[in-house]
Amino acid sequence: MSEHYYSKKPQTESKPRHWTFNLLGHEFRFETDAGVFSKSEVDFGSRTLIESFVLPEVDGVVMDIGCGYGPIGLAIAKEHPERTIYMMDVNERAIALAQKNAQTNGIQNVRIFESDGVSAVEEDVNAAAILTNPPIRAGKETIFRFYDGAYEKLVSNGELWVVIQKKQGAPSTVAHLEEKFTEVEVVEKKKGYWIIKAKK
Ligand SMILES: C[S@@+](CC[C@H](N)C(=O)[O-])C[C@H]1O[C@@H](n2cnc3c(N)ncnc32)[C@H](O)[C@@H]1O
Repeated sequence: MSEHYYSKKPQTESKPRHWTFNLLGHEFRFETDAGVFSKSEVDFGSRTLIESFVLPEVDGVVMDIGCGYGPIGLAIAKEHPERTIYMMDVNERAIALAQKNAQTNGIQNVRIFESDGVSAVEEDVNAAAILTNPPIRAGKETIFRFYDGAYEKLVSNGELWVVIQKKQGAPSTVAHLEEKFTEVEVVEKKKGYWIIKAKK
C-alpha cells in the first residue's frame, strides 16, 4: 500500500536523519525521518514563507498548522521568544520529531501537539498569526478546512500566511480566502511559489 507523508501513523520503517540548516540567521539542528515531509533540507516553500513573514502587531499566539518536523514554527519561535507558538500536525511521527527538534535547539516557547487542523486547540486560545505550508496531497477540501479553521482562530486584524505553488492551486487559494478575509495579498512570488497573506 502506498503511503503519504500525512498519514497519522506512518508504517514506513524509521530511518532518522540529522542535518543542520540556517533559518533567519540561526543555525538549527534537525532530525527528520521516513514518512515525514521534506527529509534532507528545509522545503523551499517553507523557507520562503519563513523569510517573508512579518508578525502583525496584534496580541495572540502564533500557530503553524501542519508543522511536520517543525521548521516553520521553530524558526518563528526563535525569532519571537516573547510569543507562544502552537504547532500542530496529524502525523504522530512528525509531532514526536518537532518536539525533539524544539528540545535540541533549546526552544521552549512552543506547544506541539496532534491536531487535525486547529481542532485540538483550546477554545479560548486566539492567534495573531497563523502560518501554513498546507498538505496539497491531502486534497483541496482539507486545505480549505485549514483556512476556514484558521479564520475562526484569528483575532481581528490577525493574519493567515500561506505558501503554495501556483501550479498546485495558489490562485484558487486566493479566491477562497477572498470570500472571508478583509484583505488578501500575494506578498512574494519565487520560483512558482506564492506567499499569500490574508488579513481578518
Ligand atoms: C507540506 S507539509 C509541511 C510540513 C512542515 N510545515 C514543513 O515545512 O516541512 C504539510 C503537513 O501537513 C500535515 N497534515 C496533513 N493533514 C493534516 C491535517 N488534517 N491537520 C494537520 N496537519 C495535517 C502533514 O502531515 C504534513 O506534515
